Amino acid sequence: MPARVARVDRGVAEVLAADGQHQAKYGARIRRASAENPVELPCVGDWVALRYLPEGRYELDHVLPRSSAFVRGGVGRVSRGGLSGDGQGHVLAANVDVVFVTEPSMHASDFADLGRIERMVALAWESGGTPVVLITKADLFDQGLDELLADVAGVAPGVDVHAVSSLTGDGVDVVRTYLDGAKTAVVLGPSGAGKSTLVNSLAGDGVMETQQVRAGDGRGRHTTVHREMILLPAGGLIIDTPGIRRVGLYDISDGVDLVFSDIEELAESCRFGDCSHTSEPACAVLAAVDSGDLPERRLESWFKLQREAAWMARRSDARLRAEETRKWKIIHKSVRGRSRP
Ligand SMILES: Nc1nc2c(ncn2[C@@H]2O[C@H](COP(=O)(O)OP(=O)(O)OP(=O)(O)O)[C@@H](O)[C@H]2O)c(=O)[nH]1
Ligand SMILES: [Zn+2]
Repeated sequence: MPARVARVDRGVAEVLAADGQHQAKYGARIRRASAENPVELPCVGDWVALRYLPEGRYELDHVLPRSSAFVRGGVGRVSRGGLSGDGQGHVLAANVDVVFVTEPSMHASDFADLGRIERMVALAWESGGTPVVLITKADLFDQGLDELLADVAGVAPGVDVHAVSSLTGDGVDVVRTYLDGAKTAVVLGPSGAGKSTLVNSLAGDGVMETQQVRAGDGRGRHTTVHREMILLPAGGLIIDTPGIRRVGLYDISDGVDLVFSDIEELAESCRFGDCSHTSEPACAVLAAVDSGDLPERRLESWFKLQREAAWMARRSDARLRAEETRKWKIIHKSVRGRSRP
């Protein structure tokens, strides 16, 4: 029976299936695979095959292939459309179609906040989902909102940008259309951006939470769990986990290239193929900064996120090497053990 993972907690998953919610333990196949690579552990948003055991319990037989994944700190790179299984990353959420990147309107013109939007959009692309930028609390910003949206659009080429107010309801319907066709979304954004308020207004009165899960002890007791997966009455689903909300320590190198596609394009016209865009002659990127076509802030932001992506990649490589060394040690040991009489 197919089911969707709503929450995981040390070897037990809460799943939503056609016939309701169940708790399920990990089967042997998942335990074996995940011991070798934590990426194989079930996570929120996973589609799984659920097996009913004769004694009245459920077991997760296997995890179905993921269409996208938020992976923290791993080398298992997600390329749009799939997850390579060679990494040691930790998957925070899977099969997310839409990534709402939120930033409150009264901050969104701030340099630091534009930088955060760039980072969140990079992370969204890296996960394999589609970013949509939402400028929240639009009711607090009536003068020049269009200019503000244009500025934000400038830091997220190819990404839809909308203003929304959960207070007045303006823009909420537009946001809801991104979930048409029972899509799955996550909401990223700084604390106080209005994420919870937005999710509540998307859900309307009919919010269905995984708050109340019938415990597997048969006594009908309800356990309270964190609200991590919200089913919207009109279809569509929002994953909301603390781990996803905190944006940091992700490998975002592919995502960074996409967010700064405008600069990458300029760079193709630099005289030198390996131009660092810092002091070289005939640098098209610096020329664009001089002419005002490219905000200097954006170039600095690009350098910063590139450094960060490079640091993450080095860190991942080091971890991969350590893992390889460990594997070889085990192999050597077992070989030596076997050759002994
Ligand atoms: N004026 C206005 N205030 C809003 C709007 N949306 C949310 N707020 C207020 O902003 C504050 C923070 O909203 P939350 O929804 O809790 O923010 P959050 O992003 O979930 O915050 P964390 O849970 O800390 O990550 C609350 O006091 C809300 O009432 C809005 O559209 N307009
Ligand atoms: Zn250059």
